[in-house]
Amino acid sequence: MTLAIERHRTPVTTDWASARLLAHMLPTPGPAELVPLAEAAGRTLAAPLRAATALPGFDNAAMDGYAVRGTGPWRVGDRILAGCADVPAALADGTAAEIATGAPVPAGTDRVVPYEAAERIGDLVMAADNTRRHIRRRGEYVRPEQPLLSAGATVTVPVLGLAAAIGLDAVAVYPRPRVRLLVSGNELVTAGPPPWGRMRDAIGPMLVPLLASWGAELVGTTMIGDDADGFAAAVADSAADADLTVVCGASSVGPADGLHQALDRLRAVVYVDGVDCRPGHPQVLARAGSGWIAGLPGNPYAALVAAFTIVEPMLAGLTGRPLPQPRRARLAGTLTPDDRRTRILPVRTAAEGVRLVDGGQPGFLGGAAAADAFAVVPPGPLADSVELLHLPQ
Ligand SMILES: Nc1nc2c(c(=O)[nH]1)N[C@H]1C(S)=C(S)[C@@H](COP(=O)(O)OP(=O)(O)OC[C@H]3O[C@@H](n4cnc5c(N)ncnc54)[C@H](O)[C@@H]3O)O[C@H]1N2
Ligand code: MOO
Repeated sequence: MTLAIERHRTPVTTDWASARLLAHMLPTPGPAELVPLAEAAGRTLAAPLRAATALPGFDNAAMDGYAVRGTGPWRVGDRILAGCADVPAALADGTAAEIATGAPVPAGTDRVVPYEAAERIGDLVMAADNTRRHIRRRGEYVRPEQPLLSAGATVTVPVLGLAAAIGLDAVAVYPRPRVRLLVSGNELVTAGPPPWGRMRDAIGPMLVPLLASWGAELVGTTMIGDDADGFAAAVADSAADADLTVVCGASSVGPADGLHQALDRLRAVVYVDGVDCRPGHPQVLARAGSGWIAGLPGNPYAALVAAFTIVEPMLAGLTGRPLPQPRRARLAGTLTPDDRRTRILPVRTAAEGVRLVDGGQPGFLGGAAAADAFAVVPPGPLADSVELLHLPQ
């Protein structure tokens, strides 16, 4: 595979799957940093999550009831509550202690009899024979120093709780890549119904939450015009500052499509110049200095497809995550594959499989808005099942 394409050569387009692979493997994450749990949600682990303590940290009751030793009836002595400061006295044969869930069981405890299974008369307690112990042993879930998750795992909501439970205050994660969005086009307006000849920006509102959901820190969205100097300066300034600059529009070959010219001026190395997919063909992946540049087409549905093709994998690479693997689903109904390009089509999931949704023209988002996934249909004969790209809510 040729990695860098010199701009004066005829562009070599990349197939859809290779574009995603390339976009994932080229970037590397920034240096790991230790961040408090409260700031770690959504970040990627840069080192395995390792337990600072055993879990449970001590033998404790799994039910409210009586810790007992030997065969009943038992004479009830102490009452032990969760959080008690002292180690409870050991149980002698034939004795019991009233105990709360989570409280440390006294040494010698055979089992905990839940209140519901116990009958108490005065200071004696009896129970039908019960084989369940209802004791959570020290280290039963996790041993001290045990690695629980590998580097590359996302810090999800349960991971935050698990990290706290194993005694961690902070986790080693990769930094969020700093991303700037440049939305280009003299015709664009950002509020209200557009006047004649103008177009409402439909890409900025989609990409802002999408980039955040893929782990980016969005440092700004800038609307830029089509004037070549201003366009090139905006791309250069952003590439010098942000880890990734996402440029929407101006990626094609028209008179006002300044992305390629700007990349020439920047002496950028172009890795992808056109992807064999429909829509979303005019995509660019380049690097200028230390900044990555992703160029997306101006047609809004094409831009969304292109974002899934190169931006999602790039952000996975920049955050140290694996390449997201599309799941597969049965295809209900029929559709026509392209003989040369991968089609990316809006679909909805039904009991019998995924079904095509109308309204997937490159310049229209009606199909995507009614869809719950995008189906990836490679060129050539149609298979029974298709890969699905997951749409974040
Ligand atoms: N001679 C050729 N013309 C075109 C080709 C081609 O291969 N040869 N490709 C077509 C395809 S496919 C696409 S997609 C577009 C991509 O064009 P650009 O990336 O250069 O985008 P623009 O020309 O700036 O805009 C295209 C279209 O989209 C509208 N637009 C732009 N930005 C936004 C936005 N933020 N929100 C909503 N709509 C937007 C713009 O007004 C145009 O209508 O090129 C084809 N042409
Ligand atoms: O590929 Mo364009 O990306 O068809 O709209």
